[in-house]
Amino acid sequence: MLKVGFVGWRGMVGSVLMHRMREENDFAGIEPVFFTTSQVGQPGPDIGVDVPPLKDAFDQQALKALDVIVTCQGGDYTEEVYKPLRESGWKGYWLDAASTLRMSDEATIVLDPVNRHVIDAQLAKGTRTFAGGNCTVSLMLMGLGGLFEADLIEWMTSMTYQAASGSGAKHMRELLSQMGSLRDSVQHELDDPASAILDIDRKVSEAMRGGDFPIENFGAPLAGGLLPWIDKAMDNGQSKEEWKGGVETNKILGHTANPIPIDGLCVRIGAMRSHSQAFTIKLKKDVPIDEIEDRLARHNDWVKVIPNEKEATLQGLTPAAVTGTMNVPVGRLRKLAMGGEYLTAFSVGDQLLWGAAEPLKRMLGILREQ
Ligand SMILES: NC(=O)C1=CN([C@@H]2O[C@H](COP(=O)(O)OP(=O)(O)OC[C@H]3O[C@@H](n4cnc5c(N)ncnc54)[C@H](OP(=O)(O)O)[C@@H]3O)[C@@H](O)[C@H]2O)C=CC1
Ligand SMILES: N[C@@H](CC(=O)OP(=O)(O)O)C(=O)O
Repeated sequence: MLKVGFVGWRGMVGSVLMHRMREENDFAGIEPVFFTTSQVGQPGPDIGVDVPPLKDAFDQQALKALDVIVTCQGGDYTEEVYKPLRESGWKGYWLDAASTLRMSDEATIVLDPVNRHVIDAQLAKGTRTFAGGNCTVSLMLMGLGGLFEADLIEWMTSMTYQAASGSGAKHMRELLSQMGSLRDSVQHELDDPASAILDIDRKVSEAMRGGDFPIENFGAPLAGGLLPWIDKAMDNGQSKEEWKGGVETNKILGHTANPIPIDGLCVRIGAMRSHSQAFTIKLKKDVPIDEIEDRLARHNDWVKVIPNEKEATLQGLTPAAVTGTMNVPVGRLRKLAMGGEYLTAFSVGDQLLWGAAEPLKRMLGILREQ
């Protein structure tokens, strides 16, 4: 029975992972051990069976006793613990939600509905380090997998509409505080149907720009607006989130020799935990829309093709419809005015499920089957 250590299980991504594992009875058949960086000795999570008290996540001896380590603790933890553990001779499997190791040669990025062949080949070669992909990238590939599988994409742009959760729990709270603060600033006027909308708008703008507006985490107002920059700056003008779109996608697909050009702009919007993306896709040939829809729909069990109609789009292709579900709807599918090889599409997905926890959960399942 695999002895599996969980680090970061009580964080946002880790909690979603725990929930999904309980839901699908994934703790059966493994011996789980729970770790912490701050609560050593306290009780572990409720997984339906007794678990020993929490162990120290920095205790190399305790970590070395494990067959698998699953960490959702974040990049700083990986930086501190992974290298010394490997250098000590530990040969277990390391599964990581953080981006730290993704692009290193020793790591494979996991998204098995899309790259099971890559995962299997790497396992056969003895790879023991696996990382979940960037949420935007994983959700894009779950939505458009059928086009990549058929090698139909010459190049692509992704313009994103990313939820607050991608920045972490404090940011989700701050988004709601900002929303509440805006509403409070015009409560009196909203209660009066005769009040002038331009007065309401002026007061809202004043509140957003005021010194009391809660922007400690985002650094700028998000509620009622958007933030067109996510993560650090790269040297070439891309944000790091935009850079990941190209490099991670090609690594996941195993396209090292002839990478598909993928680039775009990443934008934070006031959604809670579902990321949306609008794509412009240059196809290698003029493929009819019904064939495209068919390929997309057949690629995996979670992608849902939404007809390019207003009612269906508003019902099925929004963060409100998708959050908390495993579905990755893709819609607004049509050819652009530039010609038959130019396709547009829009997708939405829960960034804590397929975007973070689910690929790791499934990779643990693959290891359990070995
Ligand atoms: N957020 C996202 O969308 C994504 C995140 N990731 C990766 O996952 C990592 C973890 O992200 P995320 O889950 O958002 O991080 P969190 O901040 O929610 O959790 C990280 C750790 O903080 C500690 N912690 C301190 N106080 C609390 C508290 N009140 N409640 C829960 N945990 C607390 C816990 O460690 P301890 O028990 O040791 O104290 C926990 O494991 C990220 O750094 C990133 O690398 C990957 C994909 C998407
Ligand atoms: N950067 C993503 C979330 C995330 O954690 O990404 P990564 O796992 O690549 O660091 C976002 O802000 O929406």
